[in-house]
Amino acid sequence: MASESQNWVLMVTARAPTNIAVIKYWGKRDEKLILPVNDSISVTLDPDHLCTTTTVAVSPSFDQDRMWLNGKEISLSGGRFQSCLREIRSRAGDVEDKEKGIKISKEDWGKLHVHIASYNNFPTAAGLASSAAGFACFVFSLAKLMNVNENQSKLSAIARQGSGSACRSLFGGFVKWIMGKDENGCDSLAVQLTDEKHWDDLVILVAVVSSRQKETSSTTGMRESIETSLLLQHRAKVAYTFDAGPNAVLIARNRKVASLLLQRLLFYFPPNSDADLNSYIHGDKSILRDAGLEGLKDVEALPPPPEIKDNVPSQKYRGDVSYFICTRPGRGPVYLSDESQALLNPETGLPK
Ligand SMILES: Nc1ncnc2c1ncn2[C@@H]1O[C@H](COP(=O)(O)OP(=O)(O)OP(=O)(O)O)[C@@H](O)[C@H]1O
Ligand SMILES: C[C@@](O)(CCOP(=O)(O)OP(=O)(O)O)CC(=O)O
Repeated sequence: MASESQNWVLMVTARAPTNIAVIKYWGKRDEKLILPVNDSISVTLDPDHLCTTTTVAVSPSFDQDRMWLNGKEISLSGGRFQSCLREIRSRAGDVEDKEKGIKISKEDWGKLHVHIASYNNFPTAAGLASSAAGFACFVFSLAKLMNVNENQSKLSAIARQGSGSACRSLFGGFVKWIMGKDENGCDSLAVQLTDEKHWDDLVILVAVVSSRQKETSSTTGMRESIETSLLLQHRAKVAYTFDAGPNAVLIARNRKVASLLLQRLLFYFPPNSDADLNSYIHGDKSILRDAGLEGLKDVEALPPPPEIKDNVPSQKYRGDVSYFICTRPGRGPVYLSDESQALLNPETGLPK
């Protein structure tokens, strides 16, 4: 490690998207390597609305690997974090920052420790794919810091070992996770089917009923399905989908359909009277305008959907949905070069 002082800190910050599967991954054939029993296909969601930001740092002054998630220190000792760290470290390359006078050779990485700070701008472990964005960002940012020379699909196979669905968050647009056949998992990886521009007026509406931490994690849920369900291999999915939580995801083929859908959703699930419409709809609020909804007054004035016959009373479920997220297909992970977006202090390598 050629550098006079021990005080330098080298950092990388990245942002990665979540994804919502339309053909779900549910069930593993290998729990440790996280190998699925089927291929799956997902849409990457616009990171401007839902994303993870992660800063990774290395310094000779760090005496152990440490991580902070949403501002709280968490343990990195779990097998999933360790697998990703090991896989990335084993592929680390030489790194040189001439400006800072830092030179790290690939052999040095085994002795150096990292600090990682990550922030999800949406609820964690609530069924909104935080593990997908989280592990994709973890692997993507570490790969850059350690100058790992692998393509995005190869990185996806590493992120997969953090959380299965994370492999699909290495790409934007429409993504397939190929289950693969190999016992060691090297062919179980994600590929991009088409980018986010392919179907750019697709609208994805998430009805967040609860952002509380789920009682059953996806890992446990799919293990139970594998052990008990005879129907698992016959399942199908259509244009609405639930992940492993109570939050419904509705997919509209274009903005016109989305605005009609939003009118109906808001008719049946109006916000509490003390809420304001702006905080009830997160993400892309322009659909509100398309739907002719500028304020709560307009929501209250919505007529019953025309397809409801006059004599059927239309019950409302005020306050049952906490909020809606309106989003669209989005791009894959990116590096953030602006140091002001880093979550770690560039001098100390500790959370800002
Ligand atoms: N930003 C992050 N960086 C690294 N790991 C994260 C991050 N966010 C979440 N995780 C990991 O993912 C776990 C949550 O995963 P879990 O599958 O239970 O919920 P989810 O991904 O939000 O929901 P689902 O998979 O059903 O959509 C956390 O306990 C943590 O280990
Ligand atoms: C319902 C799902 O979102 C399940 C995602 O499960 P995870 O990827 O969170 O599970 P682990 O691999 O055990 O971490 C379906 C999907 O994303 O395909």
